[in-house]
Amino acid sequence: MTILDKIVQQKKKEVEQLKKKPIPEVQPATGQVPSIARTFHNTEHMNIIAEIKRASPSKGSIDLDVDPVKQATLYASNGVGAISVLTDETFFKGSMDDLRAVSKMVDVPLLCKDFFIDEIQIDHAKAAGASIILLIVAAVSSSKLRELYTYAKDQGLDVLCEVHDDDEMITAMDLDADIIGINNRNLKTFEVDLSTTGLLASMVTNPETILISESGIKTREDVAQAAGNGASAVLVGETLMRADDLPKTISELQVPTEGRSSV
Ligand SMILES: O=C(O)c1ccccc1NCC(=O)[C@H](O)[C@H](O)COP(=O)(O)O
Repeated sequence: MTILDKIVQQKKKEVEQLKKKPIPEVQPATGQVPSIARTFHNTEHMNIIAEIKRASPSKGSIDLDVDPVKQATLYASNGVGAISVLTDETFFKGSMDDLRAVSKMVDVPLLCKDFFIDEIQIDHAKAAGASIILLIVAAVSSSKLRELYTYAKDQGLDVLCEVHDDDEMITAMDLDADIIGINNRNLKTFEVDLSTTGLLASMVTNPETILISESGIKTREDVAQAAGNGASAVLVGETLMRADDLPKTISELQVPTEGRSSV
């Protein structure tokens, strides 16, 4: 059984529990939260989606005691385009409370980074202040993917549709997903290969598609490579969570987009 299989198995149990509880009221937004579908095109530098990641299956503990609000405030004040909050408790040690707390304090788009297999999770993510949810193509059937995608869009949420191979990219394009995340990490083996972004980005035919290169981004050169491959943003977790000088690290990763090849 792969780690993704184990995570999905756990999510099925969580969904059963969620269905027994009332959905919390939707958080009032702190301000006007822009949609990344609109703001990630035509920016002067590569957008960074900065992640709050306490731990992970591949790396174990990263920063279990992070103050998510302090971290998010630092991310926002240093110009990241969006913040990803890992809300999974069992494998990543995050929580919906982390997302809820962050959403009260920052007004950048917030990605609820979890493993969505059911509409009820989308209701909870929205209630906790998410403006974007993640749909991992490998985690659900293509018919469920379409249902969840449509449901999230109907709720006024952006959807980051995540792929890791050719078949998943074809599924995302069939869905007409406007934001596609290419995960450089193989969720079955944990192997990270930054060339995955280039290989899959070359399949994309719609120039309006927002491409996000995810995982394993450590240096300015890594971001430049993603930009050269047509990505308009990078999703960065561990590198930012472990940064000694966060403003400096963010600034280094904000590569100018001039000359970015279009898809
Ligand atoms: O990070 C993991 O070990 C992992 C394992 C299984 C499923 C998902 C996993 N990570 C989620 C992510 O997509 C990353 O947190 C995100 O792309 C940031 O990656 P990084 O910059 O390498 O921390």
